[in-house]
Amino acid sequence: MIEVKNLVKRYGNHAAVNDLSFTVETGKVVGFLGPNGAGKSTTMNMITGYIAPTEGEVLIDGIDIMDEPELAKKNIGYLPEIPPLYPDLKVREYLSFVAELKKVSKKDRDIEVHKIMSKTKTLDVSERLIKHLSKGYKQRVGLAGAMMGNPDILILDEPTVGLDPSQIIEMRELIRELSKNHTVLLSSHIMQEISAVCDEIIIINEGKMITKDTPENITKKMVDTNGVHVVVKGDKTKLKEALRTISGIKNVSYDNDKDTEEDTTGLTIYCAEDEDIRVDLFYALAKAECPLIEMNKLDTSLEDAFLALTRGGSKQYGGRKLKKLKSEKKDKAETEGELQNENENQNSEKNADISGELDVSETEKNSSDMEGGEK
Ligand SMILES: Nc1ncnc2c1ncn2[C@@H]1O[C@H](COP(=O)(O)OP(=O)(O)OP(=O)(O)O)[C@@H](O)[C@H]1O
Repeated sequence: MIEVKNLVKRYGNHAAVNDLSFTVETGKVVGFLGPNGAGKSTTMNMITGYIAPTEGEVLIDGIDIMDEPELAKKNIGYLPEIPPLYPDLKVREYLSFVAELKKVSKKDRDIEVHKIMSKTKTLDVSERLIKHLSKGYKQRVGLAGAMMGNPDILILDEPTVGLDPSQIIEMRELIRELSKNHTVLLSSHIMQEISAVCDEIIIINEGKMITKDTPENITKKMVDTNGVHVVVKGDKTKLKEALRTISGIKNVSYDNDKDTEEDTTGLTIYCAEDEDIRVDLFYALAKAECPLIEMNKLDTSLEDAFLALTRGGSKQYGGRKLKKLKSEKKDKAETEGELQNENENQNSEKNADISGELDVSETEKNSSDMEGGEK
């Protein structure tokens, strides 16, 4: 178990980490998320005893890392953002050297090195010089070094940074495998990675804790996501009458007519939490002779939640700010080649827009009214 208590790290007047407290329970995989400069690496460096905190303490399985560093560090394997590899050593030589540093007995060393190379799938490059390895293999060798000595806790700082998509998948699988018998604290800026492998997520910004929760709860907390976006053909008056027959609807927001085909209406229907109106909606629209052309459940990604939580948005600030952040995010994602499902983003954007701006008591409003303040 890792216990971080009121941790502070100041560089001059700047607090890189500012009164941070959290616990990582034994056996859990916890994601450590934050924008650039949030203080992730600084925190990890303090947890692993690489740098001393200005204030506060870190306990590793109850042992203070500053008071008893050697004992506490025995339980930790650390993969820093740039693994400290020796480029002129062969993989096997390097791992034997790490084993020696970590006091693996001479008689067990070869077996241990072989075991870890097998786990990290580095056996096929064991006789190659580290400097000739691909980035993906270098990360695996770094991870193999962190695993040496069989520590219970693994601290991994951006383990997938710079890897190509197939290497990312392989690294993610490896982390998932390791999570079966290790406590893992993993920093990353890739939302999918965090939600794919972590039990819990800690979000920090400007050195301070923003939240700690499961990926699902973080997403849920942020915006009222429950509802559907539909495109319906036929008479709008009949459509409105049909909607009145369905219980559980909180809000309806109509798309701009110019965005929909002639004779069709696009609308987003927001519902109470845990309410699923899709079946009722289907029958009500059929009865009203308004054929359903499209129906999509609203969704909000963890990435939306992260942006809103760390930089302001969602309910707290209203949708406009989040909308601006989303366009920034889109630019960034395009640059990084990480742009995912555009439809999902559009849906969650509509959802986020509405969550901050609509009066819940209002049952119907044209979307152009909702965004009136922006124009
Ligand atoms: N040795 C140092 N001297 C002065 N400032 C530092 C030092 N190390 C880190 N900082 C500052 O502390 C803040 C937190 O940095 P840190 O590297 O921990 O952030 P991070 O969340 O890991 O960012 P990234 O995702 O970009 O790696 C930044 O403002 C950084 O400039």
